[in-house]
Amino acid sequence: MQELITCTNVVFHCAATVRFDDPLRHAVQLNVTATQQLLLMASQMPKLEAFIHISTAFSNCNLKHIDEVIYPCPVEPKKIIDSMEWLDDAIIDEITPKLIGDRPNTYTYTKALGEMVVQQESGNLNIAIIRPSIVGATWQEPFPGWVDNLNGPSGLIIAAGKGFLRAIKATPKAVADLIPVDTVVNLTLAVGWYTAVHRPKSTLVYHCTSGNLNPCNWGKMGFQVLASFEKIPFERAFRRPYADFTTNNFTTQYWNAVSHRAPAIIYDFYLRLTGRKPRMTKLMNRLLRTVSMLEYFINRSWEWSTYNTEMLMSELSPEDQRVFNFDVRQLNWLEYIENYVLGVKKYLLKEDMAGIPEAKQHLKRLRNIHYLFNTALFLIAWRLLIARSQMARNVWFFIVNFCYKFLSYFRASSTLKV
Ligand SMILES: CCCCCCCCCCCCCCCCCC(=O)SCCNC(=O)CCNC(=O)[C@H](O)C(C)(C)COP(=O)(O)OP(=O)(O)OC[C@H]1O[C@@H](n2cnc3c(N)ncnc32)[C@H](O)[C@@H]1OP(=O)(O)O
Ligand SMILES: NC(=O)C1=CN([C@@H]2O[C@H](COP(=O)(O)OP(=O)(O)OC[C@H]3O[C@@H](n4cnc5c(N)ncnc54)[C@H](OP(=O)(O)O)[C@@H]3O)[C@@H](O)[C@H]2O)C=CC1
Repeated sequence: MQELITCTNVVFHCAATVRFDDPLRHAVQLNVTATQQLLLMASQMPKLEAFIHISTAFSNCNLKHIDEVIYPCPVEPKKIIDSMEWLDDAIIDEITPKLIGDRPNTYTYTKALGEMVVQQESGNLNIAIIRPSIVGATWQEPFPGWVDNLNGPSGLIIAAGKGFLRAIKATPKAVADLIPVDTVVNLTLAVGWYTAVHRPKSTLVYHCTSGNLNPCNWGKMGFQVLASFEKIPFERAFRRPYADFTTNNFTTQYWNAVSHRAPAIIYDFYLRLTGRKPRMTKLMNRLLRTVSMLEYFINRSWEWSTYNTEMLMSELSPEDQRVFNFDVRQLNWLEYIENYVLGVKKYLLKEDMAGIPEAKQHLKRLRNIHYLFNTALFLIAWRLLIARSQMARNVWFFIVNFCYKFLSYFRASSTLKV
């Protein structure tokens, strides 16, 4: 502690809980109280030039248009911190929905409170706030596609590539505001420099987003992710990668039953028959729970203004603009997503690229099983229908008769030609 206090020049405060479903008490401790304590510690650092706080672009996701300003929360952070001291867990759970109001989870709420703490307790510190949107794999550095956790889209890319996730409630036209992690790091370093050297009079907020400069929507992103699986398939997929985007609750429930729960039940039945422990239903329920928590973010669009971020870009020398590149206008989404899928395969799943031909073979086998299963299902349904309905029988006789006549005509005309 003493060493940190005497030697630190710049603080980058990134630590946080990023779980959407964290109990409020824990989220407040990590995202609000810890920020307050770190500010207190920073105020004792004689050599400190800048304090850079990492928030999220979704801290004010209850608004549609978000400016680079700190918005007030209805309840003062200090009051929330105090109440967490004496309220018991049951009461906190009960009041949580009322406190978070129109935000979707405790994460976004406590990140907003964290920003207010930064504003209120900054004292004489030289502070800036960075708000990244959905952080994804690297764009360029240290190499394209590097990723090390399942947050944001990465977990869903695995679920789709392995064939577990087959449909998702998502609005294809909604903006997919992804931002590569190296872009966030470059901006953060540049903000550290600007804040320390130029010492702006007030706390500046920087949006690290892609939507208003180089928009890509979920439809295009989903399509490109699926296209990338053709080239870079994952090993031992459960089913062939495929994903339907639906926007309505009824079809979501339908696809969850037909494409997610039913195959999981059938597979567990097969595992039981072969003397193994069933696990697919549990895994599927967990996946559907995760998807339901992410749905809020893939069915809405937000507009983030980026005046401060653009101003910062213009303040950098051409050489620094190149080294600390955070200009997302240069990002090619198709290339980025393909590298992202490759990175997920390599760095998260730890799969060998030499296994790609075998993975492709496996997908072909799954395709054949799929066709076989559908044909068998159709024939059984048709057989049952014919046994029960006169109309189905008539249609069947009509089709058979028609095919027979067509074949006879074809045979007769080819005999005439000879
Ligand atoms: C064609 C398809 C196209 C696909 C592309 C579409 C992509 C859409 C992506 C939308 C992303 C929207 C994100 C919005 C981010 C807002 C920005 C921020 O600041 S947010 C800051 C960023 N914060 C976040 O993104 C946090 C989101 N995550 C959470 O809050 C929690 O994981 C949870 C509450 C969702 C589930 O809790 P719980 O049930 O207790 O489960 P556990 O945590 O214990 O994990 C269980 C298992 O699931 C694994 N896994 C983990 N994450 C994901 C994932 N995203 N996904 C899948 N899987 C995931 C995990 O590894 C584990 O595996 P195993 O060890 O059992 O083998
Ligand atoms: N991922 C995203 O899409 C986005 C993330 N952000 C923000 O970026 C920052 C980093 O998030 P991300 O990298 O995704 O999340 P991670 O969970 O990967 O990183 C969080 C970091 O916080 C540290 N941490 C957590 N609890 C404590 C604690 N009690 N004491 C000390 N350190 C702790 C963790 O340390 P350890 O590894 O030791 O557990 C970890 O290094 C967060 O502030 C988040 O809000 C903002 C927008 C989007």
